[in-house]
Amino acid sequence: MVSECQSACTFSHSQLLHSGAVLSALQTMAFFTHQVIRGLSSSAVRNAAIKHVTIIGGGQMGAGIAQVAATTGHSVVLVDTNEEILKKSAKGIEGSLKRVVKKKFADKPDAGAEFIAKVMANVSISTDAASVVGSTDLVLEAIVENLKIKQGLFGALDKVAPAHTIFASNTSSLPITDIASSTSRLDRFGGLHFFNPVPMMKLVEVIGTSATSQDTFDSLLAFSKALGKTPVSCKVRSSGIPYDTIHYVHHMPFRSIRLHERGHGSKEDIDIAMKLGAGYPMGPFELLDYVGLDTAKFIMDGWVEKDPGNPLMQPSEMLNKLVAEGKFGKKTGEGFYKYK
Ligand SMILES: CCCCCCCCCCCCC[C@H](O)CC(=O)SCCNC(=O)CCNC(=O)[C@H](O)C(C)(C)COP(=O)(O)OP(=O)(O)OC[C@H]1O[C@@H](n2cnc3c(N)ncnc32)[C@H](O)[C@@H]1OP(=O)(O)O
Ligand SMILES: NC(=O)c1ccc[n+]([C@@H]2O[C@H](COP(=O)([O-])OP(=O)(O)OC[C@H]3O[C@@H](n4cnc5c(N)ncnc54)[C@H](O)[C@@H]3O)[C@@H](O)[C@H]2O)c1
Repeated sequence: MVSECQSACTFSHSQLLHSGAVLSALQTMAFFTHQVIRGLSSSAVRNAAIKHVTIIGGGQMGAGIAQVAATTGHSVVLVDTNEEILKKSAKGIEGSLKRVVKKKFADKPDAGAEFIAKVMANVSISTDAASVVGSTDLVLEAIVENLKIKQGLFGALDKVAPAHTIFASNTSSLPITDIASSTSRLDRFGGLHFFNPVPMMKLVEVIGTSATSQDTFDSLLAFSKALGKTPVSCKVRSSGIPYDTIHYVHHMPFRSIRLHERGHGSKEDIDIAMKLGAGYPMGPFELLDYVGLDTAKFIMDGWVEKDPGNPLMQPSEMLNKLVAEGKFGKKTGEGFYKYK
């Protein structure tokens, strides 16, 4: 296991060429050595730039984030529950890189192949998160949208990750404060909300809770920029859900399912109306299939659990039936539409 000092004190050759950087490097080394000797008073540790990232969950989002992080020169460990899933994630990343290469290296196939090999060399895989977080700067979680499972994961990793490691969740709908409550690093916990498909979508919502330190928030903003994304800052609202886009992104499919269930319009017509009338790239049912109906159900179930008496927040029979039949949308070949 790489110790915190080893990981935090790695400097590139070019950085060391500048005497100012040498001084700053030595000061930083001295600072971290001091912290290690003191037994690491965690909240006093300043965050270094995020270079080494552990991404938990190798599904659509985790694989997409891993691709972008590896492309921008970060060292990435992608974690999932079994080797089969991770092989599929790696294949997905390569497939997506091929689409990028087709445009970027249209007339240079060798350079394209070299680019893919270089990016893939930045990604390693693991089925054991606890054993790989020892030298990581950021643990970014993109597993199922379920509060207890996310809390269990972070609670366990909090005991083994170094003090300087920032934890972040890519949750679509769960309050970061609730997820963070399973750890003792509330000051080093935030949200990084990416959009699907990650390689194409420029936005990242950086979410800070009332306990997130400014240093952590700044590191998450800087990391998002280093990925080539455009971050926006989101503050946790007292009502619970912290995101800016969520109110729009969630309500459109939510209302569309309700309209369709009440017989007010076919899914095809609602999709056409939103694309041609409102300029959306995908209609709400296409979007739900793209996001994953299993994830949409997790979101809905979370809402129902939080606010069971709210007549608006009632389960959707249509969504539940599709999920029960294993029709999760594009990823399984069928959802509201068929993709085979
Ligand atoms: C009552 C119960 C209700 C339940 C309610 C629950 C509601 C919950 C639902 C919301 C969930 C929130 C999820 C999350 O938190 C937030 C989100 O992420 S929301 C999703 C946001 N994303 C979008 O809105 C995507 C919109 N779509 C698009 O932008 C485009 O359609 C597309 C995906 C970019 C694809 O473009 P198309 O033109 O359609 O198709 P192409 O295949 O031709 O692609 C165009 C272009 O893009 C390149 N490309 C596409 N994907 C990738 C990839 N993965 N990797 C690399 N490149 C990619 C492709 O190669 C094309 O390039 P070109 O050839 O044009 O140069
Ligand atoms: N799908 C989207 O459009 C979208 C967009 C933004 C955010 N999100 C959020 O990102 C997260 C992941 O969504 P997704 O669409 O990538 O889901 P997904 O189902 O494609 O992938 C989730 C992955 O997590 C793995 N996993 C589950 N529990 C795990 C654990 N304990 N340890 C390690 N791996 C585990 C699963 O095996 C799976 O491969 C969710 O919180 C979701 O709300 C999704």
